[in-house]
Amino acid sequence: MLPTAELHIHIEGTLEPEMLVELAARNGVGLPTSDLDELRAKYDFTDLQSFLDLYYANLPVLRTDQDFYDLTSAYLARAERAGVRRAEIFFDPQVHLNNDVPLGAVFEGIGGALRDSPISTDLILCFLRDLGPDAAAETLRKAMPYRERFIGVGLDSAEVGHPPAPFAEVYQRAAAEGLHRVAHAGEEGGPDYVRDALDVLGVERIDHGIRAMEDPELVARLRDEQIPLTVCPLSNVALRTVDKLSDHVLPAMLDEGLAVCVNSDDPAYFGGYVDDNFAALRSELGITEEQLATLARNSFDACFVDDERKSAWKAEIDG
Ligand SMILES: Nc1ncnc2[nH]cnc12
Ligand SMILES: [Zn+2]
Repeated sequence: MLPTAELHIHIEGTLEPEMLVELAARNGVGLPTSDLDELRAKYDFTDLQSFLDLYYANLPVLRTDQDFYDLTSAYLARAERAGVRRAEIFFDPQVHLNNDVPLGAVFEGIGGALRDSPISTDLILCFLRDLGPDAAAETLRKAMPYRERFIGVGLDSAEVGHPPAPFAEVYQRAAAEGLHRVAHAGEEGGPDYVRDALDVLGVERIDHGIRAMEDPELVARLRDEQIPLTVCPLSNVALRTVDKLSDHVLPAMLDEGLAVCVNSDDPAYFGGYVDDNFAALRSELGITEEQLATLARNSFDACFVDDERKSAWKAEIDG
């Protein structure tokens, strides 16, 4: 099993239908159906928004520390089997606050599972871009009592129509707090979203970034500056950003010398965890063992950890 870091994983996107039904029953939350086949039949998306509608509709089942603990433990157990050595995990506090779940329950539950796992982990707090910059600033303010529990901020949810620039101030505030900065950009939005995430938000990594490939000047910059891009191949197919995996730009990104790595995004919804993404790249895109090793090395290089730890993980790839 190829060792890797997973740097683009939404913990809420690891909610498998079985756990959805279990948590709904535990908490007395109604679901449209408890039939697993009927639930799975809904996991057929036309675009990012059609996925987000279901993702948000399912999240009211998460209510207590224990729920967040169980969700996170299940992901970490699966990630361990997938060869994940390091996970930098996104979470969406605004969803839970809007569902009347206190932030303390979110941090306690997720944090407890992280402590109990052998995988090296940290948390990245994501702002929902469609709720706007004022709500993001308010969320960061509410999270400050838990400042030691997370290492960075990200930007997710509906991309098109919600560009990065209005979030400049909240990203500046995050930087002043010593937080790392990443953002989803170039998933459905065009190259301008990627450029603004770099120039206006000062992000250190781009989540997705596949549409940057439409702009040769931007590609040259991403290569020259070796900006990490956390690409999620099965997600892009599930959300129809690409028609089929064999059309994916990942091989072209590798050929361009970009710092790409492979991630699962929302594995419960998109048909697989990070090892499933690697397997699909091998079988459907003809990605070679050498390219897979490059992707794994890139994932460790892109981690928010010291060089010594990166080197130790990278040594495992060839060993
Ligand atoms: N792929 C994705 N893009 C944007 N927001 C998300 N939230 C969870 N998954 C996401
Ligand atoms: Zn994502």
